[in-house]
Amino acid sequence: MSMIADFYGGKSILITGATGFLGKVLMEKLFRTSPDLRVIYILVRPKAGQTLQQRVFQILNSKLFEKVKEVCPNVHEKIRAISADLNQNDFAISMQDMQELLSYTDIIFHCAATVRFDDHLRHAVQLNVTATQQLLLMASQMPNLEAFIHISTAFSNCNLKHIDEVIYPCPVEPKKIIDSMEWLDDAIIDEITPKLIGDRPNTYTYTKALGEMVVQQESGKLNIAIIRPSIVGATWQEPFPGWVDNINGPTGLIVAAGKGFLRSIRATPMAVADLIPADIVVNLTLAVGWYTAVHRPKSTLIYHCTSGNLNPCNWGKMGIQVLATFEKIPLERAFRRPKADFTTNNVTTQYWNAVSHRAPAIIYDFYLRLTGRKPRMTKLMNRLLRTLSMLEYFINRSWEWSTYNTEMLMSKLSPEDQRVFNFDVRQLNWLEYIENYVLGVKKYLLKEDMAGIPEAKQHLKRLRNIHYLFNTALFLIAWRLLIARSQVARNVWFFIVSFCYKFLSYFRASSTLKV
Ligand SMILES: CCCCCCCCCCCCCCCCCCCCCCCCCC(=O)SCCNC(=O)CCNC(=O)[C@H](O)C(C)(C)COP(=O)(O)OP(=O)(O)OC[C@H]1O[C@@H](n2cnc3c(N)ncnc32)[C@H](O)[C@@H]1OP(=O)(O)O
Ligand SMILES: NC(=O)C1=CN([C@@H]2O[C@H](COP(=O)(O)OP(=O)(O)OC[C@H]3O[C@@H](n4cnc5c(N)ncnc54)[C@H](OP(=O)(O)O)[C@@H]3O)[C@@H](O)[C@H]2O)C=CC1
Repeated sequence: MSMIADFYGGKSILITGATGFLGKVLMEKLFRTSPDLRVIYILVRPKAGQTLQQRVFQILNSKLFEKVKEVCPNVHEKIRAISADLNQNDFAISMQDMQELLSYTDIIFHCAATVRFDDHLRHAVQLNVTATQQLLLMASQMPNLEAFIHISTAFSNCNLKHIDEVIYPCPVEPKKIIDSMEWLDDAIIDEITPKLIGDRPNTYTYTKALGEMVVQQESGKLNIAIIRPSIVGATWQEPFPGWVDNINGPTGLIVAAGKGFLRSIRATPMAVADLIPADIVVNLTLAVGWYTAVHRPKSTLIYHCTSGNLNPCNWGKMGIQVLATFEKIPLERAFRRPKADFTTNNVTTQYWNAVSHRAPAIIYDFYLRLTGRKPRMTKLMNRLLRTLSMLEYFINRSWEWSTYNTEMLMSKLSPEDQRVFNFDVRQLNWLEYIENYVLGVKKYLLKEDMAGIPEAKQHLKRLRNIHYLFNTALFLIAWRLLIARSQVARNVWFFIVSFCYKFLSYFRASSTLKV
């Protein structure tokens, strides 16, 4: 019997960010392993024209939840969506809902955040810092609360090379930042943002670091733990391999490479690619929830959920495996054949961006215009290049994260819990994982049918022929222009032609002699 699964039985659990990538995998695992839990409260906002109920319905009816329905047929009754917006005061939760949350919640998993790298500082502070502070305040009024688990990121201190499982202070107190966001106008915030974030690359990592400080400062008598995952990728094993449903992090680049938009990337092939599958993060999170509630550590423990120090893989190896998988399982209707090179300096990056990204987009848009359609490729390419420039920071550096607490926790689990809530990244085979990841992107994110693979391969063959034809035509045009302008080129051309003529004449003569 799993002690962890048993622990969550009968519990009322509050999850923020349950509609996000990680939140959904967390919810799925909880329902599957502890179907007898009392209720999961989720804080949801209406979005994209959908009501709360429609959003929950869509999640529960997705492929991800297929196994849950077998073990927990009444899952619809066990999920309670509460209308909330973390940007609002008291999260805009009704009095009645707030009362219910305060009275019943046993465990909180705080996953909600803005993960956009370039979010305006005011918004990033609101969601990643102020909302965390408000949630802690709520938590302190919950008489039954056993544990508060805060999901941060391993990159909250990415300005350091070696990162321990401790909270590093930021130069300006979070409270001062929160206060200043209330009265400073946008123009001033824009001006001071680079100074505040200092040597961090974006507002996301900065506000996640502030969020951790808030957790430390406001923890009071609460039982708190912080989890820091690195780059969360598709699921490794559970509920099935390769599940992913958004384009954040590497996923967007995998799509762009498979569709043939991404042809070169400024990255360091030997830099450690600290990817961590979503199900490993979720297993660790649930184990931490159990440990924090049952063993009540004296201080707030921080757990690094990273792969680099236990089972390292580098970007070069990953890129090769992504491309190798596209050979076997191509994406449909690719723009160009998947092929991406790593560039290592500014000059080659600019050159390949112009030749492999911008020029084909301009040519294609020209073709769309000629055929009476709306051009769109240049816009898409500009967006891709912007995204690449934001990710570059993370694919040209390596970090070391210590994992003492994570390893300590692993040693505390029973063999059964180590199996059911496996977060031992050493068991992961990267090549197999990447192949399943790419397959998952095709099936679950892009919703492409596997029956379409032969047609996709045919399409790639056609693209290859077009590519050869285009290159030959380009060469001939360039040569023709050169001949028209240069005596040397003309001489070379006549030499080649006369050489070929003599060669052919010789063969004709020798074959006539034989007869
Ligand atoms: C030698 C071998 C050769 C081999 C060659 C190899 C190559 C081969 C292949 C390569 C493979 C391997 C190497 C790869 C390296 C990976 C590096 C990863 C590093 C990650 C580090 C992460 C570290 C930190 C981890 C963390 O701790 S946190 C998590 C990470 N956080 C992020 O990853 C957010 C990033 N993104 C943004 O920050 C914003 O996206 C921004 C970028 C500002 C754009 O922003 P913008 O241009 O405004 O575009 P959007 O508006 O955002 O979106 C535009 C459109 O996409 C839509 N759309 C946006 N979202 C989503 C969503 N979810 N789901 C669905 N759709 C979405 C949206 O609807 C809109 O569609 P539309 O409405 O136009 O139809
Ligand atoms: N993905 C990754 O690579 C990594 C993620 N993390 C951390 O893990 C956590 C989860 O990330 P992930 O699942 O990838 O992110 P997602 O962007 O997929 O999910 C974010 C969640 O937060 C919710 N949310 C955002 N704004 C609000 C708001 N104003 N009110 C209510 N809810 C809101 C979103 O709701 P809605 O659906 O309505 O938008 C969504 O459920 C975050 O804390 C992130 O920092 C850490 C390391 C890596």
